[in-house]
Amino acid sequence: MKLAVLLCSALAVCHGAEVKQSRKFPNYFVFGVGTAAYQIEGAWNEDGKGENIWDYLTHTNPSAIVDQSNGDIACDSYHNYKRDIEMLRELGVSVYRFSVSWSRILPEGLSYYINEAGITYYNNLIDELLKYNIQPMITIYHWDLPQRLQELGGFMNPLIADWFEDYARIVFKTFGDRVKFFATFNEPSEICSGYGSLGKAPMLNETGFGDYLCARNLLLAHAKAYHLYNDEFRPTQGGVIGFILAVSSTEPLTDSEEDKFAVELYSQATWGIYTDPIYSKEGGFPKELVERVAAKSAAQGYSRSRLPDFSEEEKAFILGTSDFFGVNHYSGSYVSQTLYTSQHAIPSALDDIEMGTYAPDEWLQSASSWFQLMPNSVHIFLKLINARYPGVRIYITENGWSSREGIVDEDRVNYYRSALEGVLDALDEGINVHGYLAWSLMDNFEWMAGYSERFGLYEVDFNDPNRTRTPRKSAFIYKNIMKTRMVDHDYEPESYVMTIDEGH
Ligand SMILES: C[C@H]1O[C@@H](Oc2ccc([N+](=O)[O-])cc2)[C@H](O)[C@@H](O)[C@H]1O
Repeated sequence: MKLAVLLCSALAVCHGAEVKQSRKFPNYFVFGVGTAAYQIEGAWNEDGKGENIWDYLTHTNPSAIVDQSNGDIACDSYHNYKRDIEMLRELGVSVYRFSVSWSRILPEGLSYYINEAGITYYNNLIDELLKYNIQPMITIYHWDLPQRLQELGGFMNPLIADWFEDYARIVFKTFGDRVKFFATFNEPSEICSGYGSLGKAPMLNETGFGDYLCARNLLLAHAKAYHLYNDEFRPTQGGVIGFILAVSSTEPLTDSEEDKFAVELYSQATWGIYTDPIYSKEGGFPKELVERVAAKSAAQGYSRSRLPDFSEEEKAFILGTSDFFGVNHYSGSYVSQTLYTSQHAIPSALDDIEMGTYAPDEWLQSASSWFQLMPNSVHIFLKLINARYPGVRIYITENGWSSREGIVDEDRVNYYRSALEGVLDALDEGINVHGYLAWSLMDNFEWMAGYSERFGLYEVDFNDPNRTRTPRKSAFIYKNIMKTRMVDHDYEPESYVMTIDEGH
C-alpha cells in the first residue's frame, strides 16, 4: 500500500488513482455549483432595480475594469434563468448557490420601498429549482451594495448593521418558507478590501483604516441577521445560516519556528480577523493581530489602534453566530516574514503583520494573476480550518479554476479532480466537510477582470445576444464525479452532447 502511494505521488498526474480510486463521498455530502447576482443577472436597471456599487463603478470609471466591461447584461440570467436551471439538471447537482441582489429587492437599500418585480424574479427562480429537487442556497450579500447606502458610508457606517438586518428580514420572510440554507456575507475580506484598497468597488482605498472599520461593522451586521433568523424565523422555517470566508492555503517557507508562526499570523490577518470573533472560544479579534496593529499604530503616531475593538457585550453577541463554516478556496502560497518587502501600502493589514508570500514558478498559473495551483491546496486549507476550530462543519462554497476561452479545459479538469481528491483526503482524516460547490456554473463578469477570466463549467458566448451557454469538458467530468460519487481519473466523456439524466 505504502509503495503504491509513493509511486503515485511520484507521478503528478496519478494523484492516488491507483490506491484511492474507489474512495466514495459519503451520502450526507452534497454537491452543487454557485453564482452571484451581479456576475450573472444583467438587467441592471430593469423592472425597478436600483443602482448598486458595481453599476456605479463600471459606469463612472470603466477603465477600472480590465476590459472596460460591466455587468449590465452579463449572462442575462434575469431572462435566462430557466436555461440556467436546465444546466443544473444536466449536471445533476443537488444544491444551487446564488445571491440575491439587495438593490433589486430594495432599490434604495432601505426597507421602506420593496420592488415587487425583484421578489417575483427570485420566487420564480426558487420555485423552478424546487420543481427539480435542487436545494437553493441564498447568499444574502455578494458584494453589490445599493449605491444609495454607499453614499451614506456603506460598511464604514455602523448603521449598516440595521440596514442589513432590515434587508435580511425581507429575505427570510419572503423566501425562507422554501429556502433552508442561507449565508449572510460572501467573503468579508474582499468586501472590506473595497474600503481598504483599490481592488474592489467602492475603491475607497482607506488602507489600514477602512478595511478594519468595515470588518467590525460587517461582523455586527452578520450577527444581527443571524440572531434575527435564529430567534424569529428558525423556529418555524427550520433552516441553517452561516458566513462565507475566503481561505487560501499557506505553508511555512522553511521549517523555522518563525515561519511556522507566520502561517498563524497570516491566517489571523486574512481570515481569522473575521472568524475568531465567531468561532473561537473567547471571541473578539485574534490576539497577536490586535497586538501588532496596536503597536504599529502607536509607532505611526496614532493615539489608538487603527483596529477598532469590540465591547464585551458585542463579543458575546457575535460569538457562535454561524451554523456552518462556508469557505471559498482557490489558491495558496508559502508565507514568511522574511519575504516582507515594504511595497505594501503603509498603513495596511499586510504591513501591520510585515508578511510576504511566495508561489514557485513551477506552480501552474491560472488566467488570474492571484491564482496559482499549489499542490494539495484543498487538503492543506481544510486542515488549517480544522486545526483552528476542531470539528467545525465545513461547506466548500466556491472552488474552481480560471482559464481563457475554450471548451476542452484540461487544466480545469485536473484542478477539479485533484481538489476533490483533497476533499476525500480530509474526509479520511475525519474533517467535517459536508459539501462542495464548484465555482462557477458558467462564465460570468469576474469583477475587476471583467470577462477576461473564465471560471465556468459552461462557456458563455458574450458576443451572442442570447448568451448561449455550452458545456466544457469539465462539466462532463464534474457531472460524472457527482453521479458516481467518486473521482475517476480515467473517465472521458463519450461526446460533448449534454443531456438530462432521468430523475433531474
Ligand atoms: C472567482 C471567484 O472569486 C471569489 O472571490 C475571491 C477573490 C480573491 C480570492 N483570493 O484568494 O485572492 C479568492 C476568492 C468571489 O467570491 C466570486 O464571486 C468569484 O469572483
